[in-house]
Amino acid sequence: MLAAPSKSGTIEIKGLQKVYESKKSRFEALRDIDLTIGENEFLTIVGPSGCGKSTLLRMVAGLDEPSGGSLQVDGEEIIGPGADRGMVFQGYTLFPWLTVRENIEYGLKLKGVSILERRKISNYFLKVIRLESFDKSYPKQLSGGMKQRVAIARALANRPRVLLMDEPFGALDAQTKLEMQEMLLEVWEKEKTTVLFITHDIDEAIFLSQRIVVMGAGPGRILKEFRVELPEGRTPEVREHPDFLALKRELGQLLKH
Ligand SMILES: Nc1ncnc2c1ncn2[C@@H]1O[C@H](COP(=O)(O)OP(=O)(O)OP(=O)(O)O)[C@@H](O)[C@H]1O
Repeated sequence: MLAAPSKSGTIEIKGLQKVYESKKSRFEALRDIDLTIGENEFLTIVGPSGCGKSTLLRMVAGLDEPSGGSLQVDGEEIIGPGADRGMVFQGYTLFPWLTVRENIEYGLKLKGVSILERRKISNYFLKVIRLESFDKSYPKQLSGGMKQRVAIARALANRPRVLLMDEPFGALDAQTKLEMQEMLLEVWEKEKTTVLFITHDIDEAIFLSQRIVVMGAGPGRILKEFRVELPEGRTPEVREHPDFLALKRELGQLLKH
């Protein structure tokens, strides 16, 4: 198997600024963002539409450049996309001309991993996402939830130090979404990669995370953060836990204002 990453996945964001400028306009999307996401931590960002969540994630992914401040993974400045950071976004970004297995193995093939090794890794992840019998299927033959499971497996197969997820379950129906959340927690507990997750869904944020950061708009900034003290190995019943409900109320109030 491809070894687990040797370095931890610590993300350090310091004094981050983002200004979108054109000849006619100037828009300050993010101001003074300071945030450290620890090794193996599951951190979720919530906040109103337009507060800069995706902008922040895109910069960590190396898809967009900051206007100021610094962004590092394990002490190395982010200067572009890299195999150390896996990404799963809302739109299904699978390659339609590749089978499920080929999608999962795509990054490994690029890295020159042998076919034998690739098979071992894709077998493992097909099992993790419970799609063993769909290995030869094409994306168009899969449901939305199945596609997102493949996208997660494809990102994890490269053994990234960090997994970046921007509303990965936003387009799914309520039941599938719950199943996906449980699967993601299971995978995260097994793989122990650092996860930076974005959602609009407060329930989802509390169920999944160890820490939740609330952002506000105008300009995008961090308002408050919460540690989620619920035990690990969470099951759906945790949603009835008094601490879950109390945090849900508090976050709901904060986001309303
Ligand atoms: N390329 C761009 N040029 C100019 N403005 C942009 C650009 N990309 C984003 N913005 C603006 O920056 C702000 C933050 O956008 P962003 O997509 O990061 O917000 P968000 O919090 O992820 O929103 P949502 O929850 O709706 O996805 C928005 O006001 C948006 O209009």
